[in-house]
Amino acid sequence: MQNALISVSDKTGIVEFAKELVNLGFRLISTGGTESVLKASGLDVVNVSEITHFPECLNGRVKTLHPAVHAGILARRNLKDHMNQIQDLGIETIDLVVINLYPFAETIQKPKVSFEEAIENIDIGGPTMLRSAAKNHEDVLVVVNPEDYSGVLNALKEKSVTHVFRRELALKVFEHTAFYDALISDYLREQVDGDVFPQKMTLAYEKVQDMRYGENPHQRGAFYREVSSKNIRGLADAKQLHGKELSFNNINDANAALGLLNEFEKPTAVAVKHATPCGVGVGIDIFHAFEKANACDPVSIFGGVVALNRPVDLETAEKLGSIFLEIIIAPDFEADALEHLMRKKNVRILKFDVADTQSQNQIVDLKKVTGGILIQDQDSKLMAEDMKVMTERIPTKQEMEEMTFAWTVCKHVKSNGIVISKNGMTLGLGQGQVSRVWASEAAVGHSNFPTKGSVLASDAFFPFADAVELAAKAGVTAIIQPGGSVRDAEIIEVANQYGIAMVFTGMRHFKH
Ligand SMILES: NC(=O)c1ncn([C@@H]2O[C@H](COP(=O)(O)O)[C@@H](O)[C@H]2O)c1NC=O
Repeated sequence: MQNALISVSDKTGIVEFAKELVNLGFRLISTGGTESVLKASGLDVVNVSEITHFPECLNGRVKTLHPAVHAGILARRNLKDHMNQIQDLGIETIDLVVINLYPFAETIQKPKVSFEEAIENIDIGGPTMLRSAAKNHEDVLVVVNPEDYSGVLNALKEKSVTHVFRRELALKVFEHTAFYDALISDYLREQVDGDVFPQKMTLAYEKVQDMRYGENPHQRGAFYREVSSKNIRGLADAKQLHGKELSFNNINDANAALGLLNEFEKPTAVAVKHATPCGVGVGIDIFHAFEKANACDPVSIFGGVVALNRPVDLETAEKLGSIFLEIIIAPDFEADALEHLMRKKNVRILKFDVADTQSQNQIVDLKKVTGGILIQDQDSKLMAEDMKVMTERIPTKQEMEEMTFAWTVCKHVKSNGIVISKNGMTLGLGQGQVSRVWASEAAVGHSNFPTKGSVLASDAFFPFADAVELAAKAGVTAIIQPGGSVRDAEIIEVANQYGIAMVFTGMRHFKH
C-alpha cells in the first residue's frame, strides 16, 4: 500500500482529494488539524506521530521533523542500499506528499500584526517536507497547490504520471518555497534595518495575468504583483469597470499617468501617451482640469490614457467620451457618467484612487539591465530646498505657483525635459530629447497657445544660455531649474537681460 502524507493549512478541496486518494489505494497520514478535518468526513487517517513514535510538541513547532518522515520521503526506490536501510529502521516509504504552508503572506499583511505572530507563521516542517519530496520527485509525487489536485488525480487514475509531470510538480515546490523565503527575508529586513540594498536581493512577485502580448505582438508578456508586508497598492488593485483586458502597454502607460497624478492634491487631470505626458491640467474642478489637459495637445491624446484624481461627473464624462481614449482612470464615476462612458465599447475604465498610493514613497525603483538590475530610491522629492531666486527680478506669487506646477510635471518627463505652462496648464512639453535646446524648441514649438507670459521648467541645469534666449523670445517670464552648471553666471545674466525671473531648486530630476 502506498502512503500519502497530507498536512495543509489551506484545507480547500482536501477532503474530496483525500477521498479519491483512498479510492486509489493510498493510506492517509496526517497532522493534527488536517487529520481532524479528514476524520470528520469519515476517512481513516493515521496520525504522523504513529509513524514517528514521537508526539507533536512545542505548540506544533515540531510535528513532522523526524527521520521516519524524511527517510520515508527521501529514500531512492531504485537503490537497494536505501531500501534496505529504511527497512532495517522500520520506516515505510511516503509516496505522495500534499502540503501547503502556514499563511505567512496573509499574516504579515494584516494591519498591526505582531512580530511574534509573524514569526510563528514561518512554516518549518512544511517546506522541509516539500523540499524532500521535490528533491526525490522521481519517486514521490508532491503537491503544493490545491489547484493541482484534479490534475494529479487524473494522472494517477490514468496511470499517466510522467517524468515531466513529476518535474513540473517539483518545480512548483521550489518556486513556492523560494517565494515564501523571499517574503520572510523581506519582512525580517523591514524589522531589522529596512535596508533596500541588501547584499543578496530576492523579490517576491506573483502573477496577476498573462498578457495577450508584450510591448509588441511578437513579444510575450505578463503582469506580476509585488507581495510584501508593505501592502503596496498599485494598478494590480485597480478595479476594471468596463472594456477589454488591459494590455502590457496599457499598464505601463497607466503607471506613468498615475505616477504624475500622484504629485497633485488639487483637481488634476493627466493625459499620457506612450508612457509620456502629453497634457496636464490643474483646475477648480475635475472638468476644468481635464479641459486644460486635453487642450494642451488634442492631437496626441488620441488613443492615450487619462488619469484623474476626482470622481468623474457626467459633464466630464461627455468631454472624455468625445475623444478616443484607451483608458480612463479615476477614483470613482457617477452613475450617469459611467453609463455614458460605457457606451464606448473599447475604452477601458478603471476605478483607482491615486490618493491611496500617496504614502508609498519608500518603494524602490528597479531597472533591468542586461545581466543585472539597478535599484534606486524612488524620485520622491521635489526640491532640495525652497526655490532660490537667482535673478534681479523676483518672481511674482503667481509665477512661483506656476513654476511649482511646471516643475512637478517636469519631474515626470523623459530627459532632456522642458515644460512650459500657464494658468495650471501645460502648454508645451519637450521630452526625451538628446539636447536641452531641442527639448526647449519642442516645448515652444508644440504649444497650441501663445507662450507669452508662460513659465518654463527644465529637469536639469542649462549647459548653455541658448535655451534661455529661446524662452525669452517665446515670451517666458520665469524659469525654474536645478542650477549647478559651470555657466550658471552667464545663464543668470541672460535671464537678467530679458527681465526673466529665474529660480534654482538645487535638485535635478533626470528620467532616462
Ligand atoms: N512543525 C512541523 O513539523 C510541521 N509539519 C507540518 N507543518 C505545517 O502544519 C500545517 C498543517 O497543520 P495541521 O494539519 O495541524 O492543521 C501545514 O501548513 C504544514 O506545512 C508544520 N508546521 C510548522 O513548521
